[in-house]
Amino acid sequence: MSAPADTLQSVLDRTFASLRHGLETYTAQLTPHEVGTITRVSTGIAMVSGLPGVGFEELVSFSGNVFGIAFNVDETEIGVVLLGDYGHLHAGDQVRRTGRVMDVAVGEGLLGRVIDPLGRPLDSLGPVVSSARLPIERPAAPIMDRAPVTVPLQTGLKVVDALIPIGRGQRELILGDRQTGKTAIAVDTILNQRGQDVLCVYCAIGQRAAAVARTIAVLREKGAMEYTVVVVTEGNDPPGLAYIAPYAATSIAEHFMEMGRDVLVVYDDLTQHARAYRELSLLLRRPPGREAFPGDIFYIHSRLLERATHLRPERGGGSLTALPIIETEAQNMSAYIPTNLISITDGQIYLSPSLFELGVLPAVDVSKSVSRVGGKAQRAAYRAVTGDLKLAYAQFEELETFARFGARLDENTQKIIEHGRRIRACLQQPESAPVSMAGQITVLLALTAAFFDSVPLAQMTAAEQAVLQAAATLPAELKARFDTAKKLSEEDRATLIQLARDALKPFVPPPAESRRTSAR
Ligand SMILES: Nc1ncnc2c1ncn2[C@@H]1O[C@H](COP(=O)(O)OP(=O)(O)OP(=O)(O)O)[C@@H](O)[C@H]1O
Repeated sequence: MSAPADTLQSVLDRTFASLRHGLETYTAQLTPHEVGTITRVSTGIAMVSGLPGVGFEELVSFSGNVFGIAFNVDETEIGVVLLGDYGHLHAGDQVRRTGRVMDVAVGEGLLGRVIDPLGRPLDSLGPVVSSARLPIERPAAPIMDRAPVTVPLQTGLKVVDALIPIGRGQRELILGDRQTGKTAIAVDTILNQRGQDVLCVYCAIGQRAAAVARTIAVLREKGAMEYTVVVVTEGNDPPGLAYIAPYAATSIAEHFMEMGRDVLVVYDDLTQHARAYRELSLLLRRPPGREAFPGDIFYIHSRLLERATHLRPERGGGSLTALPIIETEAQNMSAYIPTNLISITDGQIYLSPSLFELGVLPAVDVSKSVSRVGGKAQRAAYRAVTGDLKLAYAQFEELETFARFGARLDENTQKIIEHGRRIRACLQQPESAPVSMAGQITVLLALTAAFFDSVPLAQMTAAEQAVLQAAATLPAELKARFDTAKKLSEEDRATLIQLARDALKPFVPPPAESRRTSAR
């Protein structure tokens, strides 16, 4: 009968002993959480007190899984930029420090996805699979890790590749008034990266949802989403999201670059980014400067675009090419933000509204566009065939104005104008129709050799198409030589000339003499 009592006693003893041991060995481990309080919430920002240890740009968390970045760090109060839907936040709510800075998911899993700057999916493809996270703000590669720009980034647009070439690792600004085809140039460049081993990041900042949806649809339809990540903030998102978007996009691109890949980032557009930053700065009561932009507006764009580079082979040899877009007002290139960006970048592609109205598309104003480093990366074959194309085009543009007044022109001037009209016709290109390098070189050679000059203007599109179709039949080894050879050989030039002549034969009217003979 005593056996069960013994057992019960021994169980109790063992339990007490273990509890006693637990109490004796327990050391309290406190994890301090710094908790502050919201004092005020306004459009896109919150003022917070009671977080004395918070660091600059530290991420703080609010209720409802909303995060913010500590922007103004004063002794008594901090100004926080809100990064989500903040409608439920009120004065008196709690705020916690996170001890980390804003970061974003990066990796191959992002390719083909549409995300917001926080890495949340905006498509219906489920959660984003990421291999790592990187801070959105990172120091740019040091000078010693950088290599010169030597490889071209083909845009597939004849006017750009021939006259304003872009190199991998370059920063080329696209600027122009609204609705002049800025996005079209950037999107066409992305489309042309198919099969070129270049990954792309398209960052839409503060744009209309319909415009972004249209761009994504084009990328999908043309199969470009396979190698593209789309980072989106829409016009009605909090300004904080628009502010961090280009930095997040750059970190996503940098991850690929550090893996040795070539990456292209499009920022569409930085005018909206500057406006979002101005809005935040004014709300945070920072002193306004020119055009009410804060004093550090130049710095926010230069530290973003400094991250574009071509790394040395020892650093993986990857590159990050940046195509920032800026909207001008009434063609004013010398406004504050456009001049800032022009001075930060390595050149600009200027789109003219008057050319757009004339139907010259893409509406690139060659005389106001420049590429400061791309020329060194341009393939030798281009240089061999473009010759004085830019000069001839500039001369034509000048003379064309006189021709409009009905002035009587001498034969030579007329010749320059007729040649110029054909240059303009050849440099035109519809949207989403990139032209291969072989096609471009053949057309440009025919153009500079004046083969098109005898083609009637009305037939230029058809004639150019005929040359492009003929160029598509060129042997693969010859096409490969355009990419690798140090110079266009005489034989290759002769092959191209023959090809262009044959293709243009049906479009060239017979000489007057033979016309008379056949009439008789
Ligand atoms: N090469 C082209 N051929 C035909 N149409 C074009 C071409 N480039 C642009 N467009 C058309 O011009 C219009 C404006 O183009 P786009 O949206 O690219 O301009 P944007 O300057 O980026 O506009 P926004 O100022 O609204 O950002 C669009 O309807 C587009 O389809």
